Amino acid sequence: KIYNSVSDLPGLKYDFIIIGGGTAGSVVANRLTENANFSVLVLEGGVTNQGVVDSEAPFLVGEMLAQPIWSWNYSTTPQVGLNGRTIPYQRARILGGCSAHNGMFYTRGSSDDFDRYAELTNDPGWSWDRVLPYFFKNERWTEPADHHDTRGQYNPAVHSTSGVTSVSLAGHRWPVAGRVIQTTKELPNEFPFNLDYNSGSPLGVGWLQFTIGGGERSTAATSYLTSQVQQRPNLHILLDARVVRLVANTTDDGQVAFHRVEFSHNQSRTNLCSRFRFHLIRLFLSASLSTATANKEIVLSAGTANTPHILLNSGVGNKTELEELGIPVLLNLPSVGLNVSDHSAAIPSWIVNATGTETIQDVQGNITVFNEAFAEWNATKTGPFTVIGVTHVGWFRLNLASAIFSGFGDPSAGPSTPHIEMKFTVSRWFRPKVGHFTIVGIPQDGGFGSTGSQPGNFFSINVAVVSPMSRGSIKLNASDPSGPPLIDPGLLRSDFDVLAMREGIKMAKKFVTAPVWKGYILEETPALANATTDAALEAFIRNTAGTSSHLVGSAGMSARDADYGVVDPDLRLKGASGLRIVDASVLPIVPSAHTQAAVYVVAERGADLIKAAWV
Ligand SMILES: Cc1cc2nc3c(=O)[nH]c(=O)nc-3n(C[C@H](O)[C@H](O)[C@H](O)COP(=O)(O)OP(=O)(O)OC[C@H]3O[C@@H](n4cnc5c(N)ncnc54)[C@H](O)[C@@H]3O)c2cc1C
Repeated sequence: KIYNSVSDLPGLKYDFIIIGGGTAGSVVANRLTENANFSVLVLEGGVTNQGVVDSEAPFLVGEMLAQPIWSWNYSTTPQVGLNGRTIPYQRARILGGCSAHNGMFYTRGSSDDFDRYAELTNDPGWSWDRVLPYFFKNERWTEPADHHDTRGQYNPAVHSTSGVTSVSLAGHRWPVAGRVIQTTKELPNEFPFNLDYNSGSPLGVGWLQFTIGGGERSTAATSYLTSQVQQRPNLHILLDARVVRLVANTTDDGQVAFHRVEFSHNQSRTNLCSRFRFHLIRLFLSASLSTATANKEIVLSAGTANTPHILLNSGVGNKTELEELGIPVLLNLPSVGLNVSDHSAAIPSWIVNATGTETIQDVQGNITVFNEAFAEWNATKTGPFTVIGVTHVGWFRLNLASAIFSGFGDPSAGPSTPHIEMKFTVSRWFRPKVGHFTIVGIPQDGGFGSTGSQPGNFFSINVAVVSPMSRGSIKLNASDPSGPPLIDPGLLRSDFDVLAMREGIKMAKKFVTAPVWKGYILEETPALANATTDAALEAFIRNTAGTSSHLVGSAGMSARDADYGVVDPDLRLKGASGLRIVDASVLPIVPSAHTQAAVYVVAERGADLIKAAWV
């Protein structure tokens, strides 16, 4: 059941309490309540996903991201690698979490990525071969909305039709798709075709796969928390319930045992705006918080930004720093909030000679076309509203003999792992309509791709560094520890990432030199055209790059005996009992892919680990 009021909850004692009904939390809620003997309470800080058309219609992702009511409205700290710029950092505040507002790319990463997790955790259970069944448990491959012939566009052998979250190829074809594929034939050495980048060997250019089914976005909430699942008597979900901290006992043998959570309800938007107020709240007002008790375990699934925020506010983190903030220390775990990684992205764009409805601008810029497309989607779930403006994705390795590796080494997970990702887009990325937001969910502080407000039709290649060297952190704001976390994704902090990005943009420029682009690509947008030297290209990158919103690692997994890390390979908080972390924060290094598929795997395996512990 979904509850909107804490007073309507039948009780506040459950076997399991899941903090965050997001991408991972929804999976764990579903899987644990398959056992009728387990009672589960989900405390979700956000609102319902019911009837949110901007989430349901893939084409409206930009509108979804532009609305503050579905977001925690976070920003980064000033980013050294971005010439000191601060940029918005999207985190969803809605049932289904970021899966309800993300770009819907379905990308698993390379087999090396997971084999490296297995090595880092000393647990073969995280290796590619062992997690593949969990990809299959999550994925339900479906026909695209237009039921086109998909032969030659994916490999059925590496997909599952019996999972939960719908995955499909695009249900509407942007004409530029033919040119992208033709480029793989005209420049096959640099840009080979890959039938299916989700096989564990992603290198090359492939048809993009999306978490979309029947023309609608498939989220963790729409797939794992269906109305049928919500009817399970052992599952209760409370919305607008913001967990403030975890409470623990210290057992006779000195172990910290978590068993309760404190949360505010219907006041998550309240800003605890000063440190003074924070201490007042800690000292005098905790009585106004509600408390729920977990008989078995608490599962923390609040995402990479909010999971460490809750841990730190509970006294789990670097002892010295917590003491400086006046937070009583429960557990000295210095790795909390450290070692986060993300994918920086920059976007070269070209003005193109397009006619008809070939680009996003053609649909958005013409109210009649826009309304017709929306009406078509409402009536039959077909047409441009079933897709976003990206047709293909390409993954590439840089030449290891290149000078850019000297002094750095290779940060990628192995030979099947890309350094660079390219997303081929029928648009100028920047959308004037929604201010600083972009079409596939990458919020920026304006001028992303530096096409400014120039009118016209565009083709863009979003270039991301997917094996980054840079690392960042999530910390508490010293003047307001319970306020928004200090999010430092460390974008382009390492010079390696800047050099890799520079190479990636040069590769993108090469891509559009294939004969098939002749007569279609008219010219580079001015900012790109002006970047004629390496130094100017670096300035273009630092002035315009942003994030892919793939933050991971703030509660990273490590081997049981490692003296760093936050959780063990079974996702249990190190040095404590009663608490597991199941979300993107446990991935110790960002995979060379968009992160939701990896999060689904963490959640499916995490749920199995929890169930196995309580049989
Ligand atoms: C704009 C954007 C675009 C992206 N595009 C893609 C893409 O195209 N493909 C892809 O694979 N990945 C994409 N990602 C990344 C991917 O969506 C995330 O990595 C993944 O969904 C994270 O899952 P999670 O469970 O860790 O966190 P979330 O899904 O964020 O879930 C956390 C949940 O916890 C709740 N919560 C937080 N704090 C509290 C609290 N104190 N109390 C109670 N509840 C709380 C939140 O409201 C949320 O529902 C994108 C991300 C963003 C933000």
